[in-house]
Amino acid sequence: MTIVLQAEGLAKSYGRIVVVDDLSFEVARGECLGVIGPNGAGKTSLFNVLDGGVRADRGKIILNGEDVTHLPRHKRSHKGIARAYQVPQPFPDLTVFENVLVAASFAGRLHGHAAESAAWEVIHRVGLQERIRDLAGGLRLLDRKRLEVAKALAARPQLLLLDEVAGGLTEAEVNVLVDLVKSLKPDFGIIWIEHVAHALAATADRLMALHFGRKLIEGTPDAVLGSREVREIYLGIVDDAAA
Ligand SMILES: Nc1ncnc2c1ncn2[C@@H]1O[C@H](COP(=O)(O)OP(=O)(O)OP(=O)(O)O)[C@@H](O)[C@H]1O
Repeated sequence: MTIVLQAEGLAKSYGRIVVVDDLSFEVARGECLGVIGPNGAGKTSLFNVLDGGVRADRGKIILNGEDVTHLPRHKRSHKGIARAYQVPQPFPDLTVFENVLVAASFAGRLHGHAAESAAWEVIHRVGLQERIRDLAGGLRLLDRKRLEVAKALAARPQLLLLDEVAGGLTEAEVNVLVDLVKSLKPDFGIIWIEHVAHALAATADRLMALHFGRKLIEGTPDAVLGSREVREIYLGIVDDAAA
């Protein structure tokens, strides 16, 4: 098992608000770690710290054995961290192909024919081949989510950060996305933040539940989703002082 990411004691605060609190975890290639937690638990902040959008106050981020903690976001991208954002923001007046080509050229640092064939390959991989000449601005939500994943893949990552890519989709569409993420698993380490718990249960090898930036519990999806702490927090009846 190749460890892609090791996070050790990560912490981030804004003034007195602790948003990431002493988080340690690992992700291996071929593995999907699901991250759950109520609104404001620090999930997006964790991704910001991992991808370099925000500097951690403390802790280490080791990518493929290399310490990337002090690298800026674009260098972490070149080292292999890519993120699919919660709200896809493609260039609406460019086609699907052109959008992915931009990602392959800039984030993936490919040129000419290599960039074009990489774009073509990831567009097929996410199932967008029939939309390849369509303008991104006219895509339905599922296809915008697929495009967001394709852009992340075009960066040629080792670690794929998926931020609520199932949000807003119908059940049938969520299933399409679950199949897509499962098909990607063998080639990457994946961290998937998601509120759609059954999508994670179907896909993730482990879940990590966050609460006030802290790791509440980590384990198999069944163990985490069935745990008293997680059910209490999702039902909103937890005593904050005890959490
Ligand atoms: N730049 C910032 N300055 C101050 N506080 C911030 C900043 N960014 C995030 N926060 C605070 O950090 C906490 C965690 O927010 P974050 O967006 O990481 O949570 P989340 O788990 O992703 O929530 P959601 O599920 O709603 O997306 C919140 O209390 C938020 O208000």
